[in-house]
Amino acid sequence: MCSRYSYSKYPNILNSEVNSRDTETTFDCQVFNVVVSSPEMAIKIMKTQDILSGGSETSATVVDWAMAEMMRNPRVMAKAQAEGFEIPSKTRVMIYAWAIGRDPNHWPQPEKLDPERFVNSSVDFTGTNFEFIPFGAGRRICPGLLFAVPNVELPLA
Ligand code: HEM
Repeated sequence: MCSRYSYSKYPNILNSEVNSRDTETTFDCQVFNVVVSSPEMAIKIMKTQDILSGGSETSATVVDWAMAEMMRNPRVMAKAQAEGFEIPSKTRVMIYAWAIGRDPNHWPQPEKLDPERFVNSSVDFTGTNFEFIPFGAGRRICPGLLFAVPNVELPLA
């Protein structure tokens, strides 16, 4: 939605409780996404900064909570809109899944064929890890996923 943004604008959230290795801002606005290591931290940031926070293991839940809070608290939504991030009705929003899957902030050496990057990683392609969404995510996720995966897996094996 919003462009990538540096933490420098929000130095107060760069504290020891936020693991810098895991941090990433993606929304250039007061309502933006911060990847943090725990739901507790996400909630803490959300409360103090009026921002939307999520994490690689916490995204689904925390983003839901944050969205609920935005709907409950119009001031947060108004702030985002005042900063120019209102998305007018009927706007076509394209999610650039190819680029997301090659974002060097999430994928070291993104162009390298490196299956081991998934060893001990909780990231998979079923639409719950938004850094990797080859089948999309959410309501319009590819319904052929369960058919497609074995049909790739078997020939590959
Ligand atoms: C490796 C194989 C496949 C990949 C990578 C893939 C990927 C995708 C992606 C990215 C979307 C868009 C999801 C979104 O809008 O969020 C999609 C939608 C869709 N896919 Fe697949 N797909 C694959 C195989 C299949 C197969 C085998 C079928 C059917 C047997 C299928 C049926 C569909 C349908 C019907 C939609 C539209 C869903 C909707 O708009 O509600 N796909 N797929």
